Amino acid sequence: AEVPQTSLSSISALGPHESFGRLGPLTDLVIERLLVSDDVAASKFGTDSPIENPVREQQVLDQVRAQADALGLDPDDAVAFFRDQITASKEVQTGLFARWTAHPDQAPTTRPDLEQIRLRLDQLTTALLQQLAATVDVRDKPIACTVHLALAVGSGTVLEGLNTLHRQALGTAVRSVCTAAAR
Ligand SMILES: C=C(O[C@@H]1C=C(C(=O)O)C=C[C@H]1O)C(=O)O
Repeated sequence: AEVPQTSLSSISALGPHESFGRLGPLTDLVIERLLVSDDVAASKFGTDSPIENPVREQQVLDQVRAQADALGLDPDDAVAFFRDQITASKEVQTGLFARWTAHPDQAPTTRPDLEQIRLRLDQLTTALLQQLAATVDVRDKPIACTVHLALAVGSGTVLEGLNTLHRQALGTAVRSVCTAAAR
């Protein structure tokens, strides 16, 4: 799977995990974005920065809309997919804030720089859009898509060792993968 060097291997010392099937590369990027959300949460926890930042969300969605067209994607479908990515990121952040508040010993001891993290998220935006474009044919076929998505999510969950919080967020993040192309 052609997962950009900057995404998977930079966040995880284990490197790319390569979820199975035609939707494996897309799913790897979705998982990568969820794992970056841990860094986002660590950058905000104990500061005045709220989990939800509507101005930044609009910037992300504007970028998506601008790039989607050039890739031949329906901009509304691409935006819908990224709304799910943002919702999933906030689910992860909310879950981690709750855990760290209840168990301060588990809270991060260093605070990564949010601006740096957002640059990485911007790279993931481009990579995710490229994978959406590369998978239109399979995402257009509901049964094949459902099978490939289950395979990719199942293998990705195991390979990345996702916990309950991240598994639930992954469910949110992929909920429109098989419908976004079918219009
Ligand atoms: C990731 C962040 O947290 C939230 C989630 C966002 C996202 O998933 O892109 C954008 C803005 C915030 O509502 C952030 O603040 O950058």
